[in-house]
Amino acid sequence: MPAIETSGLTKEYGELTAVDDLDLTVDEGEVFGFLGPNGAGKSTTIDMLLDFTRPTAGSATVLGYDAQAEADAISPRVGVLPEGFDIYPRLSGCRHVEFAIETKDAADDPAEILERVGLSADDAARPAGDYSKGMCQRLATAIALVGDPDLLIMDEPSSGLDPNGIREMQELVRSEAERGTTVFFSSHILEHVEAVCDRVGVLTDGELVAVDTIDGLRERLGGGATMTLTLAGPAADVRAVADGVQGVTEAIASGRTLECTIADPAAKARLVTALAADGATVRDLRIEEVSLESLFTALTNGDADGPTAQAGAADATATKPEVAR
Ligand SMILES: Nc1ncnc2c1ncn2[C@@H]1O[C@H](COP(=O)(O)OP(=O)(O)OP(=O)(O)O)[C@@H](O)[C@H]1O
Repeated sequence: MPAIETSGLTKEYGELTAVDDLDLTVDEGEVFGFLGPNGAGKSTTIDMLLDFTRPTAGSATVLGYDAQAEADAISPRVGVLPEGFDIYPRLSGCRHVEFAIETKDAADDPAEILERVGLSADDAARPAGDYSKGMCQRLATAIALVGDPDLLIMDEPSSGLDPNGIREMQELVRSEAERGTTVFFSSHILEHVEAVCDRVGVLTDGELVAVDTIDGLRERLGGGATMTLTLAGPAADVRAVADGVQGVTEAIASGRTLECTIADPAAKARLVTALAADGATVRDLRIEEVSLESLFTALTNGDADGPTAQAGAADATATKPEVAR
């Protein structure tokens, strides 16, 4: 049973189609990144999944229940981190969580949940009005986790967070996923979901333009990566070997430098192995991935030729995290 399934889901506000004929499936146990620029229709989709707003057409199921007809069966099993979370400034963090436990009629231990989201006992005892933005996000997440939900829906959880806060949020998503929770994570910044999501769906002007892993998106757009190897001997001697590796689309030799265009992420290891098997010594290697920003721009601008024109602005890193958790 999928955690979320939508079929032709559509929401119109007068002349404006906020969500247009959305067919989307999120599997159970998956961390799914729901991406799109501001105004793409992400929050409207979430609102329809939670029956905060009714679709103009189409339908959705959440945890196997009809999002409209069986909303009452869904809400106790879903934790929601809303885009804007209002705190009660004078209430402590702990009291917020206790209140959520009472409201949901759950049996959670507030201290355990607060610890899970990284709020210390001292912080939990302080008025939430004194919290930083990052602490407020953690508190909101703690509230979303009350009742041990099967599905966690997070609407722009990284908005307003500094890089440290973003990393902590990603760790939290990862640890909740390890507990078996399905996570549906909306964001307008591809980089924020890259490290944690199994797959992403990209929404633009209400339409789903892609659903894939980030590596899959890179491949599909022909972006790939460039691998530059410095060899001990002349690169021309092994150029043909590199050219014959599956997933290497081009190999250019210049002195001791071999520059290879990689279309398939798995080809990187294959290339190094093939060169070593041919007796070449690799002294250094550098991988430049197509920048996520150019990838996202290409997708949301409907640029079928992909971001290759901007590949010069690639993130120069050989240690980019893989998409999988
Ligand atoms: N209640 C409403 N009445 C009229 N238009 C609306 C309403 N809610 C949303 N919209 C419009 O629908 C479109 C999609 O908005 P939505 O908030 O779903 O986008 P989003 O992808 O969540 O954007 P953001 O990242 O800025 O939150 C926007 O053009 C927005 O102005």
